[in-house]
Amino acid sequence: TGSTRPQRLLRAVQKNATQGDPQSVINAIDHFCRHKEWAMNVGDEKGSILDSVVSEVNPSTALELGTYCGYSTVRIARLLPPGSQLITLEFNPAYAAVAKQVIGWAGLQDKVQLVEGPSGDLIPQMKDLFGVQSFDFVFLDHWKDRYLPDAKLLEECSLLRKGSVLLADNVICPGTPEYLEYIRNSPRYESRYFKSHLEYTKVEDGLEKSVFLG
Ligand SMILES: Cn1ncc2cc([C@H](O)c3cccc(CNC(=O)c4cc(-c5ccc(F)cc5)cc(O)c4O)c3)ccc21
Ligand SMILES: [Mg+2]
Repeated sequence: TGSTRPQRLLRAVQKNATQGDPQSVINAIDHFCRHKEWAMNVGDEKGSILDSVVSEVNPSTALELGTYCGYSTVRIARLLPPGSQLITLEFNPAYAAVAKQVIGWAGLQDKVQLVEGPSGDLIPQMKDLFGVQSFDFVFLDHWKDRYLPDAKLLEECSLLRKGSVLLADNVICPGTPEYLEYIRNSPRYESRYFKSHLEYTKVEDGLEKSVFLG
């Protein structure tokens, strides 16, 4: 009964990052994934694009679908203004356990609500559970076949407002064809593709940024 990759990633954070220093946590994970074991974090190259979109939106309320080990959670939360909140949904308890500790090591636990469960069940409960009116920013990085149904669910639950920004990871690799087809052809969104590479590789991938027009 050896350790899992997320557990080894957490150990690398605890060994190489400084508590309360989010950038050192980000650097420790990127170093681990580049030199020790690849893992499906958004990574440094796409992460810089994520940073620029989060900084531009400057969200009061943000949602992340797919926490995994908390790498993008830390990237987003470290940029949030005081008093703002990031809600991140993770259905896998083992991933959630690691993510909680990574987020804690970065000292960002007060800005983050990590909720365990599947997005399809939790999104309709966001208003009741957290008093959320709408999300200013949504980062999609969970199962690629859930991007489209969950985007529609956010619309149906009135959790998007005029100007809400959806940012989707992996629209090329592994790919999210149905989501791209919908969001690029919907009159209710203005979309733009940010060409990049699959984390820690030379394979093409990218992020799709879509502004909800109301
Ligand atoms: C419903 N619901 N609600 C919450 C929630 C949370 C989860 C988990 O966080 C989870 C578990 C497993 C897989 C994912 C999706 N991520 C990926 O599959 C991915 C793959 C690759 C890649 C690329 C090339 C390869 F060769 C192999 C993997 C690169 C990437 O950046 C990825 O994000 C997410 C799942 C469903 C959930
Ligand atoms: Mg991803």
